[in-house]
This record gives sequence, structure tokens and C-alpha cells, in this order.
Amino acid sequence: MEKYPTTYSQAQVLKDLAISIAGLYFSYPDKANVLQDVSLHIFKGERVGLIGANGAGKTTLFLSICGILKPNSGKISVFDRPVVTGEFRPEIGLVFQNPNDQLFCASVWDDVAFGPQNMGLSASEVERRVQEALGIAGVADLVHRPPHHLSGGQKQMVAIAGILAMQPQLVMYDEPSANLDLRSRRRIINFLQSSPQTLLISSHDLELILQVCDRVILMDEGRIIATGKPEEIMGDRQLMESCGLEKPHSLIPHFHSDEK
Ligand SMILES: Nc1ncnc2c1ncn2[C@@H]1O[C@H](COP(=O)(O)OP(=O)(O)OP(=O)(O)O)[C@@H](O)[C@H]1O
Repeated sequence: MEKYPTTYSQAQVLKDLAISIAGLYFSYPDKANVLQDVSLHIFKGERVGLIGANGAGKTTLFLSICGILKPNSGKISVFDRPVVTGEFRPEIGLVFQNPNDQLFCASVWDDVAFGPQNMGLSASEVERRVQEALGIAGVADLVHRPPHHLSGGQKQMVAIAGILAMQPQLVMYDEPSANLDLRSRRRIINFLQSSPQTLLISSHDLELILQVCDRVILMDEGRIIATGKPEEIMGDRQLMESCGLEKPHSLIPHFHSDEK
């Protein structure tokens, strides 16, 4: 159960942090204590999985980190700059659980260009970013299609391209494999494994977390319960069950997953 390296000087730690949260509390008007005393550090380049039962507060935490929700109290900094509610920070990307919440334009090109256009970039730079992001997400051939005509897996990759076009340094993925078939799921796992950004990934797909993340944060009822190596946290049956989760099959001795 690690925190951050103790050999670092304070200044070095701040420089190397992607996310720093201290004493965060959040309540919705009709649902109190959704986040309770959440404190965490995520370093640049880390790939961190966020796990927890339904309603644990994972999405609420994401929306707080990207400045969509205003915390009741506590501090959030991303890349050593305080998060201000409502401020547009293109370096912070959030891929929503449902791509339909993110795609609303008449064409894939328009959707992927939306972010860069709002950053005030020139038309040629917008075009360059759209082509680059579609290429990275592997959906360049869909550029002229209407997003609402695409399959779930295609929509997911277009939604990701829309975020990548803003060249974020931190990308949060909320349930990236939800509703994907086996091939699309494998594709997103490969994609995440090769992503250079700092990643924070919320998922009930614990095998995906095991394959992609180098650290995991376990939440329950708005609180952080544990953080550490994915095999260590998810392999602790008692801990997992106390938070309403199961130990993943691949961590059960003698269970042979055919996934590599
Ligand atoms: N807009 C809202 N208004 C009121 N309550 C909300 C709202 N959004 C979420 N909640 C409540 O806040 C709690 C945390 O929800 P949240 O979506 O953050 O959890 P989660 O861990 O992402 O869950 P899941 O795994 O099901 O996606 C739940 O009890 C939920 O009912």
C-alpha cells in the first residue's frame, strides 16, 4: 500500500504529480456524502485503476477532477494548478461512460474538431489534430460518417479521438469497456496499454484494470479504502468482498484464463 516515494524532495513531488487531492467532500442536493475525505496522489505517467461497487463515487470523482462539479470542501490540483470549477482545461480529458453523451455533431469530423476549435486553434491546426486523433484511435475511415450511425465500439473510439484531439496530458476513462464486444474490448485494452498519457480508469472490468494499470485505488461509499499494486489489492478476497467486489478470476490460483 504505497503512497509516494519518500526519497523525493517536496518540490520534486509537486513537479511530478499529475493529480493531487486533499480532503475532498462532495454531496449532490439530493444525495449527501457522495465523496468523503478523499485524498490521493497520482504521478505523471502512472496508469491508475479506480474500482468500487456501483454508487461508490467514481464518476463523481472524475467530474470533480475535471472541474464539472464543485466540491463542498477540499483541494484538487492537476499538474500543480488548482482545478477551478467551470474552467476549460484541455490538458485534462474525460471520456464519458456513454459515448452518446459526448457525440452530438452531424459528422465524426465535426465532433472530433469541436474541442480543438474551442481552444481557438487555426483551421489548419484543427484539421491536423482531427486527422492525427482519428489515426491514433484507428477510426480515420469514419471521418465523414454521422456518429449516430456508428456501432457502440466505433462511437467509443470516436469519443476517445475527440478527447485526444485536445492533446490532453491526463485522460480519465469512465468504464471504457462497457457495452463492448470481445474484439472491441481487446482493442481498447491494447489502445490503453500503448497510451502515453497519465491514465485514471474507472471500471468494473477488473481484468482490464489488471492488464492496463500499474496501481489501483479501491473506493467504497465515497471513501478511498486502499491503494496499491493491482494484484495486491484485487487479490485480497476479504478486502474486495468488504467493498462489494469479487476477486478477479485470473487471480484465483489454478484458474486458467485464456487471455494473455
Ligand atoms: N446527478 C446526481 N444527483 C444526485 N445523486 C447522484 C447524481 N449522480 C450520482 N448520484 C449518486 O451519487 C452516488 C455516486 O454515484 P457515482 O455515479 O459517482 O458512482 P459510481 O461509482 O460511478 O457508480 P457506477 O459504478 O454505478 O457507475 C450514487 O449514490 C448516485 O446515486
